[in-house]
Amino acid sequence: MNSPLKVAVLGCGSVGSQVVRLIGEQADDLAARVGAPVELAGVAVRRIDAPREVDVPAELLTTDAAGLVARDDVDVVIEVIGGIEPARTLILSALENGASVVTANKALLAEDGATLFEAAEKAGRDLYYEAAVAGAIPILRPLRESLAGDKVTRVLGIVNGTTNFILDKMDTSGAGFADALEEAQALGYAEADPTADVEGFDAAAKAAILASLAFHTRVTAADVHREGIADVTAADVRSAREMDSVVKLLAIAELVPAAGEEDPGVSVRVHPAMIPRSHPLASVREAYNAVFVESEAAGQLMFYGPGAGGAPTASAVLGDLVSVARHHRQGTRGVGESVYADRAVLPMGETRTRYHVAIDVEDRAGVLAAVAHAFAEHEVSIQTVRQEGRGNDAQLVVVSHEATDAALAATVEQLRDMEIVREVTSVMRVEGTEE
Ligand SMILES: NC(=O)C1=CN([C@@H]2O[C@H](COP(=O)(O)OP(=O)(O)OC[C@H]3O[C@@H](n4cnc5c(N)ncnc54)[C@H](OP(=O)(O)O)[C@@H]3O)[C@@H](O)[C@H]2O)C=CC1
Ligand SMILES: N[C@@H](CC=O)C(=O)O
Repeated sequence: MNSPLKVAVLGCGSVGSQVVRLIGEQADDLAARVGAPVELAGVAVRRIDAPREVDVPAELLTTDAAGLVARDDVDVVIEVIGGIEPARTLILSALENGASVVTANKALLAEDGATLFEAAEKAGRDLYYEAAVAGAIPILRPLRESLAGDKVTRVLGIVNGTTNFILDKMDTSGAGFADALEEAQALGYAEADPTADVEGFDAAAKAAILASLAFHTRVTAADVHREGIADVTAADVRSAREMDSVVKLLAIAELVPAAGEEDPGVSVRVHPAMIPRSHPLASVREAYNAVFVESEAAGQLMFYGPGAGGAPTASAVLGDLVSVARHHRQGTRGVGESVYADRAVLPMGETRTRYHVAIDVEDRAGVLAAVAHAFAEHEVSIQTVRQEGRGNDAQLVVVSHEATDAALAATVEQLRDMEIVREVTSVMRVEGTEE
């Protein structure tokens, strides 16, 4: 047998503890697959005495992550600390020291992936990160390798388990946002501070990573239009149900024509949207994730599975570990990033979307014509309009055809100022086929 391959694990929380467990439990299989025993060199944490979900031999635990990464005998570094610093410095120093790196850190990759990929290239080492998007679901390798000969035109996904759980609860039990969030926290899906999930930061980071790989360009989290789900009301969810639709937090990345450019640009956005119940993404329940990919030759592909949690995420980390360990042993590198296009990012206002708008109106003659006029003034055409209720309960529900997001938003502003409009009760983008 070849000499052991030494692995340093940085972080031993939800994901790190499961990585350490699997490295121990699957030692024989890992050795057979890699062609050498895979051994822990050390496990870096912040608090040495904190309770752990896994038994780590005391001599392996350290609070000196920088010292562990600098050791000559470390072949692979697994970074599962999260956040920007010290994770970035630790990854850069691991690569400089000749180690290959596996990380699940979407926040760092979406903020400063370019620096990390450059360092990996310069060092001639691997930097793998399958776990950074959609947990256990293999989606980055298919985009980078299996679809490398095709032209991906659109990626549409549910990439945040916590928000999908909350929206699913609101749909199935009629719960309000706050109650559904409390349940997600009680079940351990949402963190004590759920801001990154609920406000869409987590999904935006994943959208940037997906768009970069799918369209061979650099998209950072700052390029992604982001809206979270904190403002989604029980009325929005009810409205969706009445249209035989569901509300989902979607990450959407697509190639779009770029003004004055021959090459297409990209639109990358995260926002809640209504999708028809017949759409494959509508059946993604609880904390599951799914990513729908459209490409020119393959057509439509869907990737589905657990998108969060220690063990599912550790499964993706271990898959990367086996790949980089094999390359490390052979002195080779795997398939790296293929970034050759410099694509313009379309502002959200210029992106073409559709709106569903529910409006409480005065019950009098001419209301429908006045509302239709407001849409027409902004050159937005109406696909369907439905009048419901009478007297004080009179309501119009309008679904638009595609228009720029700026025109749709301006229409809603105008509706809010109209005398005959008592209240705009629900505004939601609509995704899925336009009938
Ligand atoms: N949880 C999930 O479902 C998923 C997580 N990820 C990503 O995986 C990564 C890890 O997430 P998760 O396991 O949930 O995070 P946790 O907060 O559960 O764990 C973080 C770990 O990092 C350690 N740590 C923090 N700061 C330092 C430091 N300066 N030096 C050494 N160790 C440190 C902590 O130590 P201590 O225990 O002593 O406090 C802890 O063990 C993140 O990038 C996250 O985005 C990706 C997909 C899914
Ligand atoms: N908080 C994230 C965890 C995985 O990335 C989620 O809920 O999806």
